[in-house]
Amino acid sequence: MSHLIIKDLAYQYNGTKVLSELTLNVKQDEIVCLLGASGCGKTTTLKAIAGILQPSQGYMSIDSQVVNDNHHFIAPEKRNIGMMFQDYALFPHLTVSDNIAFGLSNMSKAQKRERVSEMLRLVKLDGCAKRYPHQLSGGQQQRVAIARALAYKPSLLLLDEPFSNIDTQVRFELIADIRRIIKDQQVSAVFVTHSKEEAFAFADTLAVMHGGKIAQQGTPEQLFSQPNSKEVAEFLGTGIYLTAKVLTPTEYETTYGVIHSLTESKHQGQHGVVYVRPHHIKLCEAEHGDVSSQAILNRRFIGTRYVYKVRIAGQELEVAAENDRVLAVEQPVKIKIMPHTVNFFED
Ligand SMILES: Nc1ncnc2c1ncn2[C@@H]1O[C@H](COP(=O)(O)OP(=O)(O)OP(=O)(O)O)[C@@H](O)[C@H]1O
Repeated sequence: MSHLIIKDLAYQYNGTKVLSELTLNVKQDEIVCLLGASGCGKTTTLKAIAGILQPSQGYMSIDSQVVNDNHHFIAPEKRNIGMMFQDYALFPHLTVSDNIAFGLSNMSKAQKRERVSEMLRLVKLDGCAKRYPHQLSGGQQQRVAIARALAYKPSLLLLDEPFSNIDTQVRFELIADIRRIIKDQQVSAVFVTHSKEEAFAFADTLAVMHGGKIAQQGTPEQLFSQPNSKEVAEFLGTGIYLTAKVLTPTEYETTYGVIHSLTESKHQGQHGVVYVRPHHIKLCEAEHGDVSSQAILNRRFIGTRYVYKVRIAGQELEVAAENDRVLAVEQPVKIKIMPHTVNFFED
C-alpha cells in the first residue's frame, strides 16, 4: 500500500508552469529522494505535499486521506507532516528539550517529558537537554531538528537539503544516523538533495525530476542499469553517445567495435544510440599514425590514479586509467569498451 500517492499534479508560479503531470508514490516506511537539476521543481513539490502551496490540478493522498483534489484542500497543519530543512530552523531562545517539545501541544506535561526523553535517547543527545542551539555543532543541531520533526509522530517526513550545511567529513555518518532514526520510527519520508552521493546513502528509491515531472522512480541500481530516458541517464553521471545498431540481444555495433551487453535487449535490428559511461571505457596505447586512434587532450592526477580527457565521437570525456603505465598528453590511444549493461535509446 502506498502511503503518499500523487497523481497528475500541476503548479504554476505567476503563469509559468513548474510542475505538470507529476506522479509519485511513496510506500509505507520508504525514503524517496527527489533528485534533479537546479530549478526543476523539487522544493515546489515538497511545498505542495506540505500544503504550503495549492496545486492548480491533481490528486494527493497521505495515509489514505485525500489532502488534495478538485474538491479538497487540507491545510498544512492538518496533514500531520514533519519537516526538516537545511538551516535547522531551531528556536535559538529555547533549550534542546523545549525545541523538541515545541509541537507537542496536545500532551500533558508528564507525557511531553516522556516523549522528549525518548527522542533525546533516539538521537543520542541525552546529555544536551539543557543546552541552547548555539552550544551545539551543526550535526547535533540537525539531530535536534529531526527529533523535533519526529516527536509528534508525523505520518510523513519532508526533508529539504538537510545535510548541505554539514561538514563533508561528518556528513555521511550523520546521514547513516538519521536514516537509522527514520527507519526506527517507521515513518515514510521524501527527501530533496542536489547530491547523488547523499541520495544513494540516504534513500531507498530515487525519483529523478525533469521538465516538472518525475522522469523515473526506482532504486539506484535500476536507474543506472535501465534509465528510461537520456535525461535520467545523463543526470546519473557523465558519458558519451555512440550511434549503434543492435546486432543480437547482447551485441551492439558501433564505430568503436562491437559492445557486449551483460543483459539482453528487446531492440534487435534497431538503430539508435548507446550511452557509455567512463568506467566502461579502457584506454590502450596506440601507434602514431593509427587512423582509428585519438590523442589525449589533457590529464590530471587525483591521488590514486590519473584521469585523462579524450575526445570520442566528437564528445569530450574524462576517463580514469590504472597507474601501471602513465600516458602522456597528446599520446595516441585506442578506445576499448568493456562488456557492461548497455543503455540503448532507439532513434
Ligand atoms: N516564489 C516563486 N515565484 C516565482 N517563481 C518561483 C518561486 N519559487 C520558485 N520559483 C521558480 O520555480 C522553479 C522551481 O523552483 P524550485 O525551488 O522548486 O526548484 P528546485 O528544483 O528546488 O531548485 P534548487 O535545486 O535550485 O533548490 C524555478 O524556476 C524557480 O525559479
